Amino acid sequence: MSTVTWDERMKARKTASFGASYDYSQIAYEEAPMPALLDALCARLEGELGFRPNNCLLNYYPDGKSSMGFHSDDTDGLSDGTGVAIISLGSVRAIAYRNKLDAALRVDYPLPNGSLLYMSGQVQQEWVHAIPKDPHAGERISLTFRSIRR
Ligand SMILES: O=C(O)CCC(=O)C(=O)O
Ligand SMILES: [Fe+2]
Repeated sequence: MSTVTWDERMKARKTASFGASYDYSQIAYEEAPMPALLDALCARLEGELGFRPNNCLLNYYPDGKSSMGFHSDDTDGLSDGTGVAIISLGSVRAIAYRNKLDAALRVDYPLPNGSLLYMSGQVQQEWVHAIPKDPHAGERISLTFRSIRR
């Protein structure tokens, strides 16, 4: 929280991008060196997922009023066969999934401190996801890892 230079171009939340350049939510993030701490996580994720992410985008949610609306992540820019990995730090928040074909189908999962969630391309095709508001939540940072196709 204190060592990252947060990007405030987005209204809803602060972000920061490291590694390969990446166009996300209509904002272009330039290539930036991957800090050693995040690079070590990329190496561990390679062991878990079978590919090494080259970009990490951080989202900072100062409190439970900060949220992310339903969307699916763009998969076109990702390396073939790879998805998005999310490591959560801080206050537990739920991620909500809504099925694209049946909007009544909704599943919520808690994302505790230190947890890893992996979303395959198929998840993005079939579901939208969101971080709903939560009046009880404190601050949280999500580290979202991708392998951007160069
Ligand atoms: O903060 C989260 O866990 C969700 C992040 C997310 O969906 C995204 O960055 O596209
Ligand atoms: Fe997302």
